[in-house]
Amino acid sequence: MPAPEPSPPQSSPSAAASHSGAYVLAEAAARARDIGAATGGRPLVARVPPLPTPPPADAPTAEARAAGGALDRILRGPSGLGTVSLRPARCEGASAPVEAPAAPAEGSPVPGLYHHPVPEPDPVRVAEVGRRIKSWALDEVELYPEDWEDQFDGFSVGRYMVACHPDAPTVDHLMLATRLMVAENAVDDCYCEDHGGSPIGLGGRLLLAHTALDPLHTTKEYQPRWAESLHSDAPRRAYRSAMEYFRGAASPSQADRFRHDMARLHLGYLAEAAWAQTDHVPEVWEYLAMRQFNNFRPCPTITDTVGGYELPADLHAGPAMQRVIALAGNATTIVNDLYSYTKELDSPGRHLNLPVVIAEREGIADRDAYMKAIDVHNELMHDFEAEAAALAAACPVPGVRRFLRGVAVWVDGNHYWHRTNTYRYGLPDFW
Ligand SMILES: CC(C)=CCC/C(C)=C(\C)COP(=O)(O)OP(=O)(O)O
Ligand SMILES: [Mg+2]
Repeated sequence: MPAPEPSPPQSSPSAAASHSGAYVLAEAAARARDIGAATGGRPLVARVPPLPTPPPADAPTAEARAAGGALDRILRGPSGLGTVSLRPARCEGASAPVEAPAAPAEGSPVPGLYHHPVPEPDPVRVAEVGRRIKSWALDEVELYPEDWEDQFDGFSVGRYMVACHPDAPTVDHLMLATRLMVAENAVDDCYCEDHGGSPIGLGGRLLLAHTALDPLHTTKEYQPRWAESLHSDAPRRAYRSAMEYFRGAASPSQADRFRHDMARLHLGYLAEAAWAQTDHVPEVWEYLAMRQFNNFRPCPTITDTVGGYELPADLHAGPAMQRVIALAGNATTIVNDLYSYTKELDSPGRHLNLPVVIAEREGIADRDAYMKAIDVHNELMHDFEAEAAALAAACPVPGVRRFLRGVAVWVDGNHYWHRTNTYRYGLPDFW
C-alpha cells in the first residue's frame, strides 16, 4: 500500500526566483531532508520490505560487465551508490522451474549505436510474467482475438519488462509495468496503427480512453454511461484494468505523474495523426518535438513504483530531473525508430520515423539519413548520461540516485528488447 502523503513542504521564494540548476538541486535535497524530518525519519524512498538476498548473479558477458561498470561509475557520485537493492530479487511465487541462465538472445545491435548491453533477463521471471500477462489479457480484459496470439507472443513483453526492471522486488511489481505496456500498445495498435487504427476520429477515441486513466467526475445521470464505456473495447478495458492495479501500488502523486505522461503521449499521437492525414513531412526538429511526446516516457518514469519506492514529487518535477527524463525518453524512442525502420518502410503509406524525415527534409540518401539518425541518438544518450551523472552528484539523495539508475537501466533494457526482438524488427541492409 502507498505510504501516507507527507504534508507538502513550503516552497521558498528564493527557490522560485532562481533557475540555477545547482541551486534548485541543493534546495531539492534540503526539502527531501525536511520531508524525512516531517515523517519522523521514515524513509520515503523505501516503501517495501528490504529485498530478499539476491540470487547469484547470472554470468554476463565481458561486454555487459564492462558496460555495467561504466554506468555504475556515472551514477556512483561522490558518496558511493549502494547497488545491493538494485540487483534482481528472487522471484517468489513463480511456478516456472528454475533453469540455468538463459542462452544469449539473438539479434544484432545497430552498428555504431551507443548502448550498454545488459545481462540476460532472469528466465524464471520472464516465464512467470509471460504466463500471468497472457492470463490477464485473455481472462481479465479480453484483449485480442485468437488470431492475434502469435503477435502477442512475438511481442515478448515478459522479456522486455524483466530486462527493464531488474530491481523489481516481486513479480507483482513487474506486472504493474507489464499490464501498462500491453495496454499502451493496444491503444497504439487499435486506435492509431495497423489493427484498425486511423488518424480519422483519433482525438475522440483517445480522449475517451484517457478517462480510463483519469476518471470522469460528472452527474449521477451520466456517470453510469461513462463507466460502461470503459468496458466497450479492448484498449479501454486494458487501460482501465492496468491503471486500477497501478493505482493500488502507487502513491497519489506517482499515479498523477503517470497520468500526466500519458496525456503527453496522447498529444504526440495526435500530432503524428494530423501530419499523416495531410501527408505532411515535418522539419526534423518538428519531428523530434512530436517524438518527445509520442515517446516511451511513461515507461521509465514508473521505475520507482515498480521498484517499490517513491521519488518524491518535488524531486521528480525539478528542471534537471525533467531534462534527464526527456533525454532518456528521446534516446529510447529513437532506438525504436532505428530498429523499426524496415518494418515501417514495409507498412502501407508513409510512416514517419527519424531516418525517413531526415532523408526527406535534408535531401540526403536513405543510408546517410539512417547514419545521421544514429548520430542523433548517440548525442542524446551521451547528454542523458552526462546530465544524470551531474544530477546524481548535485543531489545525493538515495531516492534520486536510485531513480536515475532505474531510468538508465530501463534505457538499456529497452535497447536489449529492440535488438533481440527479431520477430518484430530487422535491420536495413546498409552495412
Ligand atoms: C509503450 C509506450 C508508452 C508506447 C508509446 C509509443 C510507442 C508505441 C512507441 C514509442 C513505439 O513506437 P512505434 O509506434 O513506432 O512502435 P513500433 O515501431 O511499431 O514497434
Ligand atoms: Mg517505430
